[in-house]
Amino acid sequence: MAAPLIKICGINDPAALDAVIRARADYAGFVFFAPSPRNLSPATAAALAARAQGHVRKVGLFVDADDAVIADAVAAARLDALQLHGGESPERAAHLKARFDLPVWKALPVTSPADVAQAGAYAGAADLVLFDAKTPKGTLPGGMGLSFDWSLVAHWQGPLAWGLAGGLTPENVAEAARLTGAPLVDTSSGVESAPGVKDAGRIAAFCAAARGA
Ligand SMILES: O=C(O)c1ccccc1N[C@@H]1O[C@H](COP(=O)(O)O)[C@@H](O)[C@H]1O
Repeated sequence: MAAPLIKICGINDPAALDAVIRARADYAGFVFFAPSPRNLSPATAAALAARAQGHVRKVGLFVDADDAVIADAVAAARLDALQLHGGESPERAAHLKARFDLPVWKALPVTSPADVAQAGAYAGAADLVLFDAKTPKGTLPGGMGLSFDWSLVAHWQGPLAWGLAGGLTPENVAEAARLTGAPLVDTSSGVESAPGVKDAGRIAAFCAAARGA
């Protein structure tokens, strides 16, 4: 089985970005969502994007953001993909894909087979679905270090590409990748020493474990 692509999300300072580049992750995620401890301004994103250019692809994470917020982030950070982590409909995903001419990733919270089946509705509208844990009401819709029952998405065969997120860590990512066959794995809090503070050693360990090294 091929090693999964790796996204490290919530990059908000140069040291974390350098750790992601050193670990040869495929994607660095920038969070544009004010309630998140990983939120960053378009100006900070622009500086990080310049440092990332040519080394790692940049994914902007948004939660039910309006077009103007996304436009500012796309322009500042020269994003390579948009990750929609709220309640965005297939129509909204298709609109953003067309407007920004960028691949769109749609996160879906999973607790049941019916949640997984929702992915089909995004075929053509999004490029990738990211299966993630459902978080408690009143908390962030992601980035909480919560995982879900991986058997629900094991070797998922659907009409679009997919990835696995939610509570992935250096300690469990190899098992998650083996059980699910996920083509992409995504982590944020699992490679932190505190909310919003990335740990270079854990980023390196996550990437090595995901690749089966
Ligand atoms: O990271 C955040 O702060 C965040 C905020 C709002 C929505 C999603 C967020 N992060 C994404 O959530 C998943 C799972 O994160 P974790 O590994 O369980 O911490 C991942 O895709 C993050 O990119």
